[in-house]
Parts: sequence; C-alpha cells; structure tokens
Amino acid sequence: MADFVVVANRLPVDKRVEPDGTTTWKRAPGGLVTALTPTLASRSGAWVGWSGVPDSSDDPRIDGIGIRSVPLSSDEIADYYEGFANSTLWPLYHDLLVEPVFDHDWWTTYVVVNRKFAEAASEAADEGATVWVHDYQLQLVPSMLRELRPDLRIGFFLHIPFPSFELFARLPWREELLRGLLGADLVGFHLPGGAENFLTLVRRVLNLDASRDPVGVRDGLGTVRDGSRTIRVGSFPISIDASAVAEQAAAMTDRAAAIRAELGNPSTVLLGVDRLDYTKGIDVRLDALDGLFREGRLDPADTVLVQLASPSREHVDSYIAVRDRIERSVAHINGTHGTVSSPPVRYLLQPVPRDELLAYFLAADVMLVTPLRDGMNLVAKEYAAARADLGGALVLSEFTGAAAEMEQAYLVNPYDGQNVRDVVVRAVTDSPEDRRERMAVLHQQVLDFDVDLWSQSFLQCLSGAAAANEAAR
Ligand SMILES: Nc1ncnc2c1ncn2[C@@H]1O[C@H](COP(=O)(O)OP(=O)(O)O)[C@@H](O)[C@H]1O
Ligand SMILES: O=P(O)(O)OC[C@H]1O[C@H](O[C@H]2O[C@H](CO)[C@@H](O)[C@H](O)[C@H]2O)[C@H](O)[C@@H](O)[C@@H]1O
Repeated sequence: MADFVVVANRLPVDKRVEPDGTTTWKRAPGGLVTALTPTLASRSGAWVGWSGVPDSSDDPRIDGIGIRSVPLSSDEIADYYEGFANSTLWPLYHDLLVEPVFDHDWWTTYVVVNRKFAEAASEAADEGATVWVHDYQLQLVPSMLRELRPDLRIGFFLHIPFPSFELFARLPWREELLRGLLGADLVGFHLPGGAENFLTLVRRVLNLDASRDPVGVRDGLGTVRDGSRTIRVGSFPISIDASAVAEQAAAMTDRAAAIRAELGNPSTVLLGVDRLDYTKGIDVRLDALDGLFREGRLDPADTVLVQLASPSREHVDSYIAVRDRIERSVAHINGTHGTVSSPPVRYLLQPVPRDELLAYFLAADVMLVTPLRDGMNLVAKEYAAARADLGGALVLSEFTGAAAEMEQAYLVNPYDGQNVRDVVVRAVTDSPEDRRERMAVLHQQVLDFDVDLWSQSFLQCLSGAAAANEAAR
C-alpha cells in the first residue's frame, strides 16, 4: 500500500523482450518520471499505468517505485488509446488540427478502461493517501476513484491544452468528462487560459458555481462549488530538471563538434526534435526552409536541417498521413536543393539516445520548435537548459505553452509562413551578442522554474485543497 500514488496512461518503465525471450525493464527517461521520483521514493510511492504493449501484467520494482500495471487488450488499446484518447480528445483539444471522430463504442471502452485505472489506484493507495492522476486519457478517474475511496486526496493534471467552450461543447460526453474531473480536489493546467476555460465550461455546461476571477500562475486558484466540496483549479507550467540537463550536456561538447564535422561543417545547423505528430509543425519548418532556399535567403550548400523524429501512435490514420507528408517534403527539398553528397535535410525516424540528443542541442545554431499547438513543449526548455555556453538560438511557436514563459525566444506564428521565414533568418543572422543576451535569459529562466517547482507547487496546493474539503466533511 502506498502513501503517494501516480496514475498515468504510461508506466515510467520500458519493457524489452530480449532475443533469448527474457524480459527486462528500464526506467523510461520522461520528464514526469524525473519530476516525481524523489517524492515517490521518499513517500513509499506507487505508479499505476499501462506498459505500452497488449496484455502485460508484470509489476517490476524500479528505483524504489512500486509499479502496478493495468493490462489492456489489443481491442482496448485500439478503442481507448488510439481511438477515444488520440483520435477524439487529442485533435479536439489541439484546436481541430484534424477532424475528431465521435464514436460511441470508443467512449464505452474509454469508460471501461478508466474504471480499470481507478480500481488499480484504489487497491494501491493506503488510507488517506495522495493520488495524482495525469492527462486526457484518464479524465474519468478522479470521480470514479472518489466514489471508491472518499478518504483519498486526489489531484488531476492535464498535460495538453484545454479548449474553449465552443470546441469542448461539441463532445457528446461533455458532462461526463467535466464531472469526471470534478472528483479531484485540485485540477491543474499548464496555463491560466486552460484553467479559465475549464471554469467557464463547468459554469455553462453543469450550471455549477465557478469563480470568474483570472487564475494566476501557481497561486490565485479558481474554485468550483459542488455540493459540500470545493474543487480548486490552477495553472502549473511543467518544466524539466534543468540543472541535470545542463550538467549532462556540458560533457557532450566533443561529440557536438564531431556531429558538425559529420554534417560537413556547414555555416548553419538547424535542428528539430519531436514526436512525429501533426501538432508539432514539422511541415511548417520544412516549408520555411524550402521557401528560404527558393528566395536565396539561405544557401542550401551551406545549411543543414537535422530533423530527429520519434515514431508515435503509428496505427492512427492522421499520424500515417503526417508521416507521408513530411517524408515527401524532405524528399522534395533534398531532390530540389541538394546534391548527391550533401542533402540539406537529414531526417531520422527513430528515438535518439539521451546523450546524443544533448550533443545535437549543442551542435545546433538554431533550434526550430514550430508547433501549431502544444500543451507545453519540453524540447524548447531542454534546448535552453543545454545551452549553458549561451550559444545557439531558439525559434519558438507562439502556440506552445512554453512561449508564455520563454519570451526571449525568437517567437513565430506558425500559421504565417512569411513570418516563420523572416524570423528564422533573423535567428540565423542576428549578432552573436544579441543571440547570447536572449539565451542568457532563457537559460536562467529554465534553471529558476524547474520541474521540482512544478511538482512541489502542485502538491502543496493539493494538500491545502484536500485539507479544506476534509474539514468541511
Ligand atoms: N527523436 C527523439 N529522440 C529522443 N527523444 C526525443 C525525440 N523527440 C522527442 N524526444 C523527447 O521527448 C520529449 C518530448 O516532450 P514534449 O516536447 O513536451 O512533447 P510531447 O510530450 O508532446 O512529445 C522530450 O523530452 C524530448 O527530448
Ligand atoms: O504516450 P504517448 O501517446 O506516446 O505520447 C507521449 C506524451 O505526449 C503528450 O505530452 C504532453 O505532455 C508534455 C509534458 O507535460 C507537454 O510538454 C506536451 O506539450 C504534451 O503534448 C501527452 O500529453 C502525454 O500523456 C503522452 O505520454
């Protein structure tokens, strides 16, 4: 039984089946795991989640974290994960970048799978434990869990944007989803705008008393009154373990120089690092590069874009389509502007080891982060943390959560191709002093507002919110 339980769609471990048939587990390198490991280890913690493969129920113990697998069948993965989570909620919450599918069978499976997670959390949690539920895949878990275990302190955090009334209200299951979230004592979003959208929806869809004041960052919480309970609503921008990133990156300078040499020592190295997702705007930066070569503003013989993409949600139609689009665009640029020996775009569709990724950050003159919509975008923060040398420049879409904090980046509107091209040229050609000044602010900013601040501020607000509800009870 655990005193602190994290519930997330994915477990913080990767399962590997070796060639001889044995199974090994490795801690996954994600930010959430890094953020929560100290709390999990110090409070006898457990993590409830799915292994990422069908029908897996092993419960390994990693770094003092108790793992509790929620086994999902292939049909459940298709309807809950690829279907309702990633073909209904993901596109709807990301401003309809593709058309969301509304399918009643997917919804039924979403309810069934959310109940499995709630039951597993209920079994893992000690009397009065704190349970922190994460993300859009599990929005029904807070209320299901509260019904099973009224003694628990329950927090919920959404990692992706939370949409306006006009978008969210299209969901046939809008009331159920809002009610699901209201099982928590504290509901957290990256940005105040998401929290304010939630308060408006609760007022208009459920007719509950919800505060109207602007929500602050890490304080100035909103409130919803639901019977005798008060649900707090706040903004907690996630971050990274910036000092660890800076330290690891500092050891990679030789490899960074070797990467530049492997690329033919061009004057300008541009870099993109993303999950292969249509929200990330990989095509936006490829179009900009094509345009800049055509306009003669960048020289294809002396410029290289390295695009590191990690495969994601590969069975979902919209992900198959975006992969096709990107690969055609890479071939077009290399075919039109390159030579056999020096293609201007180097594209990799595979996850890159962590150290190597940090070396690419150091090797890049300009990092291109151009999503059409993104809850936060940790890549932007990792790049700024890695550049303790104050080199490099960050081009950052205004439509990321990170842009709200990283105002010294070269901000772009990814929907305005002309603007993207102009800003990329500025980031490449600005004086070294101007670029250094911007990077100094960004680097310090990610060191000051790190992932520890994110988790501690959320957990502190959760403790206050839950204590108030317990007193009222
Ligand atoms: N090709 C890649 N190889 C290795 N790691 C990657 C790759 N692409 C993305 N990542 C890592 O995955 C994480 C992505 O987080 P984020 O930018 O917040 O977006 P999302 O969670 O939507 O994928 C970062 O830690 C980043 O370093
Ligand atoms: O689990 P997957 O389906 O493979 O997807 C990976 C994760 O993608 C999403 O990440 C979001 O969270 C980041 C951290 O808060 C944020 O920076 C980013 O903007 C979001 O897109 C998703 O929300 C996670 O649940 C997935 O695990």
